[in-house]
Amino acid sequence: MRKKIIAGNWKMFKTQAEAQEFLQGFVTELDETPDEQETVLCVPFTALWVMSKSLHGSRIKLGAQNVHWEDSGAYTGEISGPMLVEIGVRYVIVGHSERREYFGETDETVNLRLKAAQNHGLTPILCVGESKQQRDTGKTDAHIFSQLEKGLVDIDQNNLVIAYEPIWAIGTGETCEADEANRVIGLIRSKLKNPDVSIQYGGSVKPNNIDEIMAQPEIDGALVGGASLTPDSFARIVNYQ
Ligand SMILES: O=C[C@H](O)COP(=O)(O)O
Repeated sequence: MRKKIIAGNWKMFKTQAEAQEFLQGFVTELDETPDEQETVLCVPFTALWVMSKSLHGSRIKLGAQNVHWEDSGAYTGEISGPMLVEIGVRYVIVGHSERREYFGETDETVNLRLKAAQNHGLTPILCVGESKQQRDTGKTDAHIFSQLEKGLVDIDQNNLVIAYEPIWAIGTGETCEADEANRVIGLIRSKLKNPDVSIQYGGSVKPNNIDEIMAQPEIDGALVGGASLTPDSFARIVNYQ
Protein backbone atom coordinates (compact mmCIF):
# COMPACT_ATOMS: atom_id res chain seq x y z
CA MET A 1 0.00 0.00 0.00
CA ARG A 2 1.29 3.44 -0.94
CA LYS A 3 1.98 5.60 2.11
CA LYS A 4 0.79 9.22 2.16
CA ILE A 5 3.78 11.37 3.10
CA ILE A 6 3.63 15.08 3.78
CA ALA A 7 7.14 16.47 4.25
CA GLY A 8 8.26 19.97 5.10
CA ASN A 9 11.55 21.14 3.60
CA TRP A 10 12.75 24.05 5.68
CA LYS A 11 15.74 24.71 3.40
CA MET A 12 18.10 27.24 5.07
CA PHE A 13 15.53 28.56 7.53
CA LYS A 14 15.21 28.35 11.32
CA THR A 15 17.67 28.34 14.17
CA GLN A 16 17.32 25.73 16.90
CA ALA A 17 15.22 28.11 18.99
CA GLU A 18 12.94 28.88 16.06
CA ALA A 19 12.59 25.18 15.27
CA GLN A 20 11.44 24.42 18.82
CA GLU A 21 9.04 27.32 18.79
CA PHE A 22 7.57 26.01 15.52
CA LEU A 23 7.08 22.56 16.97
CA GLN A 24 5.19 23.81 20.02
CA GLY A 25 2.62 25.54 17.82
CA PHE A 26 2.51 22.82 15.16
CA VAL A 27 1.68 19.86 17.40
CA THR A 28 -1.26 21.65 19.00
CA GLU A 29 -2.85 22.18 15.57
CA LEU A 30 -2.44 18.67 14.20
CA ASP A 31 -5.45 16.41 13.79
CA GLU A 32 -5.09 12.68 14.39
CA THR A 33 -3.49 11.37 11.18
CA PRO A 34 -4.32 7.91 9.80
CA ASP A 35 -1.74 5.13 10.32
CA GLU A 36 -0.80 5.08 6.64
CA GLN A 37 0.07 8.78 6.67
CA GLU A 38 3.53 10.04 7.60
CA THR A 39 4.56 13.58 8.54
CA VAL A 40 8.22 14.52 8.07
CA LEU A 41 10.20 17.64 8.95
CA CYS A 42 13.39 18.07 6.91
CA VAL A 43 15.29 20.68 8.91
CA PRO A 44 18.75 22.25 8.57
CA PHE A 45 21.65 20.17 9.91
CA THR A 46 22.09 22.53 12.89
CA ALA A 47 18.52 21.92 14.08
CA LEU A 48 18.55 18.12 13.69
CA TRP A 49 19.75 17.24 17.18
CA VAL A 50 17.37 19.49 19.08
CA MET A 51 14.49 18.35 16.87
CA SER A 52 15.46 14.72 17.36
CA LYS A 53 15.14 15.17 21.13
CA SER A 54 11.89 17.13 20.82
CA LEU A 55 10.32 14.58 18.45
CA HIS A 56 11.24 11.57 20.57
CA GLY A 57 8.10 9.42 20.96
CA SER A 58 6.20 11.53 18.42
CA ARG A 59 4.76 10.22 15.14
CA ILE A 60 6.46 13.07 13.28
CA LYS A 61 9.62 11.82 11.57
CA LEU A 62 12.86 13.71 11.21
CA GLY A 63 14.49 14.35 7.84
CA ALA A 64 17.73 15.92 6.60
CA GLN A 65 18.26 17.82 3.35
CA ASN A 66 21.36 16.09 2.02
CA VAL A 67 23.78 13.23 2.72
CA HIS A 68 27.28 12.47 1.45
CA TRP A 69 28.05 9.15 -0.23
CA GLU A 70 31.08 8.34 1.91
CA ASP A 71 30.77 7.37 5.58
CA SER A 72 33.64 9.66 6.57
CA GLY A 73 36.60 11.43 4.98
CA ALA A 74 38.09 14.74 3.97
CA TYR A 75 34.90 16.32 2.61
CA THR A 76 34.70 19.74 4.24
CA GLY A 77 31.15 20.86 4.86
CA GLU A 78 29.54 17.47 4.20
CA ILE A 79 27.51 15.17 6.51
CA SER A 80 27.41 11.37 6.24
CA GLY A 81 24.75 8.70 6.65
CA PRO A 82 26.08 7.35 9.98
CA MET A 83 26.09 10.90 11.39
CA LEU A 84 22.43 11.34 10.48
CA VAL A 85 21.33 7.90 11.67
CA GLU A 86 23.06 8.36 15.04
CA ILE A 87 20.85 11.34 15.87
CA GLY A 88 17.56 9.78 14.78
CA VAL A 89 17.12 10.98 11.20
CA ARG A 90 14.83 8.74 9.11
CA TYR A 91 14.42 10.55 5.78
CA VAL A 92 16.80 12.54 3.60
CA ILE A 93 16.09 14.73 0.57
CA VAL A 94 18.41 13.91 -2.34
CA GLY A 95 18.84 15.82 -5.59
CA HIS A 96 16.69 18.85 -4.82
CA SER A 97 16.78 21.23 -7.80
CA GLU A 98 18.42 23.90 -5.63
CA ARG A 99 21.34 21.54 -4.99
CA ARG A 100 21.49 20.61 -8.67
CA GLU A 101 21.49 24.30 -9.66
CA TYR A 102 23.75 25.89 -7.04
CA PHE A 103 26.02 23.08 -5.82
CA GLY A 104 26.85 21.02 -8.88
CA GLU A 105 24.70 18.03 -8.04
CA THR A 106 24.47 15.67 -11.02
CA ASP A 107 22.40 12.55 -11.66
CA GLU A 108 25.56 10.54 -10.91
CA THR A 109 26.16 12.15 -7.48
CA VAL A 110 22.44 11.87 -6.79
CA ASN A 111 22.73 8.13 -7.42
CA LEU A 112 25.70 7.86 -5.03
CA ARG A 113 23.82 9.75 -2.31
CA LEU A 114 20.70 7.60 -2.77
CA LYS A 115 22.78 4.45 -2.35
CA ALA A 116 24.51 5.81 0.75
CA ALA A 117 21.18 6.77 2.32
CA GLN A 118 19.71 3.33 1.70
CA ASN A 119 22.85 1.53 2.90
CA HIS A 120 22.38 3.25 6.26
CA GLY A 121 18.64 2.56 6.48
CA LEU A 122 17.56 6.11 5.67
CA THR A 123 14.64 6.64 3.30
CA PRO A 124 15.70 8.99 0.50
CA ILE A 125 13.28 11.45 -1.09
CA LEU A 126 14.56 11.76 -4.67
CA CYS A 127 13.59 15.07 -6.30
CA VAL A 128 13.04 15.29 -10.04
CA GLY A 129 11.47 17.98 -12.20
CA GLU A 130 11.77 20.12 -15.28
CA SER A 131 12.72 23.77 -15.80
CA LYS A 132 10.39 26.33 -17.33
CA GLN A 133 12.32 26.15 -20.59
CA GLN A 134 12.06 22.35 -20.70
CA ARG A 135 8.33 22.59 -20.08
CA ASP A 136 7.83 25.28 -22.73
CA THR A 137 9.71 23.22 -25.32
CA GLY A 138 7.84 20.00 -24.60
CA LYS A 139 10.79 18.26 -22.94
CA THR A 140 9.25 17.60 -19.51
CA ASP A 141 8.71 13.87 -19.84
CA ALA A 142 12.06 13.13 -21.51
CA HIS A 143 13.96 15.13 -18.89
CA ILE A 144 12.28 13.37 -15.98
CA PHE A 145 12.79 9.95 -17.56
CA SER A 146 16.47 10.75 -17.95
CA GLN A 147 16.78 11.87 -14.30
CA LEU A 148 15.08 8.66 -13.19
CA GLU A 149 17.09 6.39 -15.43
CA LYS A 150 20.44 7.78 -14.25
CA GLY A 151 19.49 8.42 -10.65
CA LEU A 152 17.92 5.05 -9.96
CA VAL A 153 20.73 2.74 -11.15
CA ASP A 154 20.92 -0.12 -8.60
CA ILE A 155 18.57 1.64 -6.17
CA ASP A 156 16.24 -0.40 -3.97
CA GLN A 157 12.74 0.78 -4.87
CA ASN A 158 11.30 -0.70 -1.68
CA ASN A 159 12.84 2.07 0.41
CA LEU A 160 12.36 5.14 -1.73
CA VAL A 161 10.15 8.20 -2.03
CA ILE A 162 10.10 10.35 -5.17
CA ALA A 163 9.11 14.01 -5.25
CA TYR A 164 8.03 15.53 -8.57
CA GLU A 165 8.93 19.19 -8.29
CA PRO A 166 8.61 21.30 -11.45
CA ILE A 167 11.36 23.88 -10.95
CA TRP A 168 9.20 26.74 -12.27
CA ALA A 169 6.65 26.08 -9.51
CA ILE A 170 9.14 26.18 -6.61
CA GLY A 171 8.76 29.27 -4.45
CA THR A 172 6.91 31.13 -7.21
CA GLY A 173 3.29 30.73 -6.14
CA GLU A 174 2.73 29.23 -9.60
CA THR A 175 1.42 25.74 -8.88
CA CYS A 176 1.37 23.03 -11.51
CA GLU A 177 -2.27 22.21 -12.33
CA ALA A 178 -3.28 19.25 -10.18
CA ASP A 179 -4.28 17.12 -13.17
CA GLU A 180 -0.96 17.83 -14.92
CA ALA A 181 0.99 16.92 -11.76
CA ASN A 182 -1.12 13.76 -11.60
CA ARG A 183 -0.26 12.96 -15.23
CA VAL A 184 3.50 13.38 -14.73
CA ILE A 185 3.46 11.39 -11.50
CA GLY A 186 1.55 8.61 -13.26
CA LEU A 187 4.26 8.59 -15.95
CA ILE A 188 6.99 8.44 -13.31
CA ARG A 189 5.20 5.47 -11.74
CA SER A 190 5.01 3.73 -15.11
CA LYS A 191 8.82 3.79 -15.27
CA LEU A 192 9.36 2.22 -11.84
CA LYS A 193 9.95 -1.44 -11.08
CA ASN A 194 7.95 -0.98 -7.89
CA PRO A 195 4.64 0.80 -8.60
CA ASP A 196 4.02 1.18 -4.86
CA VAL A 197 6.72 3.84 -4.40
CA SER A 198 5.13 6.92 -2.79
CA ILE A 199 5.40 9.88 -5.15
CA GLN A 200 4.92 13.40 -3.84
CA TYR A 201 4.20 16.66 -5.62
CA GLY A 202 6.20 19.76 -4.64
CA GLY A 203 6.08 23.36 -5.81
CA SER A 204 4.03 26.13 -4.16
CA VAL A 205 1.91 23.70 -2.15
CA LYS A 206 -0.27 25.81 0.16
CA PRO A 207 -3.23 25.34 2.49
CA ASN A 208 -5.55 26.46 -0.31
CA ASN A 209 -4.42 23.89 -2.89
CA ILE A 210 -3.43 20.84 -0.83
CA ASP A 211 -6.91 19.28 -0.87
CA GLU A 212 -7.10 19.32 -4.66
CA ILE A 213 -3.54 17.98 -4.96
CA MET A 214 -4.16 15.12 -2.54
CA ALA A 215 -7.43 14.25 -4.31
CA GLN A 216 -5.43 13.18 -7.39
CA PRO A 217 -5.19 9.39 -7.64
CA GLU A 218 -1.45 9.23 -8.48
CA ILE A 219 -0.27 11.78 -5.91
CA ASP A 220 0.79 10.29 -2.57
CA GLY A 221 1.91 13.37 -0.70
CA ALA A 222 3.61 16.72 -0.84
CA LEU A 223 7.07 18.19 -0.36
CA VAL A 224 6.41 21.63 1.02
CA GLY A 225 8.85 24.53 1.22
CA GLY A 226 7.62 27.99 2.23
CA ALA A 227 4.28 26.87 3.63
CA SER A 228 6.00 24.42 6.01
CA LEU A 229 7.67 27.27 7.90
CA THR A 230 4.63 28.41 9.87
CA PRO A 231 2.82 26.05 12.23
CA ASP A 232 -0.72 26.87 11.17
CA SER A 233 -0.14 26.62 7.42
CA PHE A 234 1.85 23.38 7.64
CA ALA A 235 -0.68 21.90 10.06
CA ARG A 236 -3.50 22.72 7.62
CA ILE A 237 -1.54 20.97 4.86
CA VAL A 238 -0.91 17.88 7.01
CA ASN A 239 -4.60 17.93 8.00
CA TYR A 240 -5.65 17.90 4.32
CA GLN A 241 -9.22 16.81 3.60
O1 LIG B 1 11.27 21.14 -1.39
C1 LIG B 1 10.32 21.91 -1.53
C2 LIG B 1 10.13 22.64 -2.75
O2 LIG B 1 11.30 23.23 -3.21
C3 LIG B 1 8.93 23.50 -2.81
O3 LIG B 1 9.12 24.76 -2.24
P1 LIG B 1 7.86 25.76 -2.15
O4 LIG B 1 6.77 24.99 -1.46
O5 LIG B 1 8.36 26.91 -1.34
O6 LIG B 1 7.49 26.10 -3.55
